[in-house]
Amino acid sequence: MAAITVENVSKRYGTVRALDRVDLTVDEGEIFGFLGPNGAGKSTLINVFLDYAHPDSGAVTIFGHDCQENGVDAKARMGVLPDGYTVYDRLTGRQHIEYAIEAKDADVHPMDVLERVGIHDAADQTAGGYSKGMSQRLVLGMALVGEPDLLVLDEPTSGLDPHGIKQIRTIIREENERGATVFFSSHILEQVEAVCDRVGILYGGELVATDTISGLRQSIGGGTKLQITVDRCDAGVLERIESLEGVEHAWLEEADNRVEVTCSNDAKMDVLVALNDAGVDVENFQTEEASLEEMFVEYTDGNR
Ligand SMILES: Nc1ncnc2c1ncn2[C@@H]1O[C@H](COP(=O)(O)OP(=O)(O)OP(=O)(O)O)[C@@H](O)[C@H]1O
Repeated sequence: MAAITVENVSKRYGTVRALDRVDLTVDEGEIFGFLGPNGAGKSTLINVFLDYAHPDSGAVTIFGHDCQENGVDAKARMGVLPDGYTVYDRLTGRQHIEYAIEAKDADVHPMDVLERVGIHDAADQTAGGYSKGMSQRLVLGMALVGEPDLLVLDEPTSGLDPHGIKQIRTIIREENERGATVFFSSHILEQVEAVCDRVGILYGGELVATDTISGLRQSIGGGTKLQITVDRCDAGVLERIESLEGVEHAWLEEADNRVEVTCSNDAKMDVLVALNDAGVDVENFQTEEASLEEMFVEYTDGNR
């Protein structure tokens, strides 16, 4: 069963189109990265999951339950770290977790949860004195209580230091290993790349791409760049390479005697074979993959 289905969802705020006919399915057990620049509409979609925002058209289901028609069941198996989370200034960290345990009727020790999110030392301090990162860890801890089947994390690393970011990654992987589906939004590409099975790129309210990271690399063309130092090369050889399936462009950096080729991952070997067949000696060979950052720019910079 799909963990999340989003069907043709649109949402406007006045003249702003926050979501524009978004279609998306996230399968059970996936770690799905929801990427987009500031203002793309990421939080709006998460707000629709939570029924904090009502779509103008379309529907969203969580494990088959309609988020607007049956929000209680839709949210029952969900743990959420929302964008505009709040903590209760006068309650301690431990009391927050105890509250979540009671609300979800869960069987876990509050200190184990606080330790997992790295704020056990501050368990008995009131949350009013917590830093932004500590508050965020606390709300994440509350989301983890009760082993939710779906974890929805809106920019979970935004207030965290590098150590905290690493901890979040570990938690995401652990949660996924115990069977949870994870949906997390971010504009920080490398974090998404580090843990996600699939990503969706949202831009101006539109879902402009959904794929695995390697699939996205391939679909923008030049997914892989080869740099091949050769003993010699001429226009005929370059033409031959460019005629290969999966090759986008081949050119010679004359000063370094280096052939550069943008191609799909599958075409790499064919390029080397073609050089060999043309009697060209390969002296050195390097592969450079398009970074997610480059892909992101490609998809969100007006090229689509
Ligand atoms: N309650 C609201 N009232 C009016 N406009 C809103 C509201 N919520 C969101 N918007 C607008 O909708 C658009 C999408 O906002 P949203 O917060 O969903 O983007 P986001 O991708 O989560 O951005 P960020 O990464 O900055 O959090 C923005 O133009 C925003 O100003």
